[in-house]
This record gives sequence, C-alpha cells and structure tokens, in this order.
Amino acid sequence: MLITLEGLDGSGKTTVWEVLHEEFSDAVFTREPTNSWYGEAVNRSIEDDDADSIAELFLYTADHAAHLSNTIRPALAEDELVISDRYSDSRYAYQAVALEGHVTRPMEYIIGVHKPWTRPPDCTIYLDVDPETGAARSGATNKFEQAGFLAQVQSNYERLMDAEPGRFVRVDATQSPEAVIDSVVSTIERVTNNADESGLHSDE
Ligand SMILES: Nc1ncnc2c1ncn2[C@@H]1O[C@H](COP(=O)(O)OP(=O)(O)OP(=O)(O)O)[C@@H](O)[C@H]1O
Ligand SMILES: Cc1cn([C@H]2C[C@H](O)[C@@H](COP(=O)(O)O)O2)c(=O)[nH]c1=O
Repeated sequence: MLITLEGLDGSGKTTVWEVLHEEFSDAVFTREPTNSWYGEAVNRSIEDDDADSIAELFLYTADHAAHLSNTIRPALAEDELVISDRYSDSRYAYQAVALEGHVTRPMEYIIGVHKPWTRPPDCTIYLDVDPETGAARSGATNKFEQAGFLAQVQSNYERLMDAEPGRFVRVDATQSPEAVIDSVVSTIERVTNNADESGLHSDE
C-alpha cells in the first residue's frame, strides 16, 4: 500500500514523517524530491529563482520516474507499506501554478504527462494549513514558500481533493503537533486495517 503526505510548505509533513518512523517501523519511508542525483538536480532548481518552469517540471518528473522504478514499485511488489513525504500531487498542485501562462490548463497537462506510467497513491493525507501559516513556519526562504504562491497551490490541492474525495484524508494541521500526529497515525492504522480486512494488497 502506498500512502502519501501532502500539504503546503510548512504544513508539518516532515515533523509527522519523522514520528511515523517509530510508529510504523516496518514501513518503507521515502520522499520527493528524492535523495538521488535526480533529486539533487531538483533541489538546485528550487534554489534558482530564474529556473525555467517547464524544465523544472520535467526535473521533478524525472525524479519521480526514478523514484518509482528504484523504490516505490520494488517495495510494493514485496507488499510493503510505503509512506512518502510528497509525491505526484505536489507536482499537480505546485507546478500547475508555476506553469500558468506557459501551457493551457496546466494541471490537466501535468496529470496527463504522468498518467500513462505513474502509480497513484492508495491514500493521501493532506495536512491542511493556511498559506500565511505555511509561509511563516517554513521561513519563506525560497520562491515556493511565499504566501501568495502558496495560496494558489492550496486552491490546486482543493481541486485535487474535490476530484478524488475517496483518496484524500484532510487533517487540520493548525492543531498542536501531537494532535496532528495522532490524526495521521490513526488514519494510517485505519486504511491499512481496512486493506487487510478486504484482502487487498499492494498492486492487486
Ligand atoms: N502542528 C504544528 N504546530 C506548530 N508548528 C509546527 C507544527 N508542525 C510543524 N511545526 C513547525 O513548523 C516548521 C515546519 O515544519 P516541517 O518542516 O515539518 O514542515 P514541512 O511541511 O515538512 O515543510 P516543507 O515542505 O517546507 O519542508 C518547523 O519549525 C516545525 O517545528
Ligand atoms: C515534490 C515536489 C516538491 N515541490 C516543492 C515543494 C517545496 O517547496 C519544495 C521541496 O519540498 P520539501 O518538502 O519542502 O522538501 O519543492 C514542487 O514544487 N513540486 C514537487 O513535485
């Protein structure tokens, strides 16, 4: 089963993800951008205010392709629980803002690029914070961590949740870290138990 954590910069994904290591010690923990050289290229692009938006989309997408073949698909084939800090929805939400004015219907374009080969998550936990809180918590150190940009990203996440309400679980991430962690842990326990009870596993 593939569970992803999504949300604005500063929503607390990394804080939660670190505690999940203790709660689900058998799971495979991973993230995008990855720690590979593809991910390093992405990180260079994030720090470059003048990076070309389409080039940046394809750097992220290349990193996702390698992530799928090197980590996600092998782990799911072994019936592991995989928990990823950011995944394809980050592209649909963030790059759809960055590509506005460069391509028509940017979110549909990006989803279309992924659709033939990606592996959608079974469950996506969305850590919900307002853009101002996200920007303040993240320190607003790069081009994505600005409240105005994050407000548009938030609208895109809302569109994604409206389109697939069954996949997303929204958690109020303005609560205390302990309360957020409790909600995320109980969500993961519930979805993994449901999968066990229904006899469904990884890529069936
Ligand atoms: N529920 C919370 N309440 C208050 N502060 C929090 C909460 N969760 C995390 N923080 C703080 O907010 C900051 C950002 O948290 P964190 O790095 O976990 O967010 P993130 O979603 O991973 O951000 P980014 O996407 O920018 O890496 C940290 O200083 C963290 O201690
Ligand atoms: C995977 C992914 C990430 N981003 C953005 C979101 C953040 O501002 C940075 C790095 O992520 P982190 O969780 O803060 O380390 O990259 C993006 O725009 N598109 C993506 O696909």
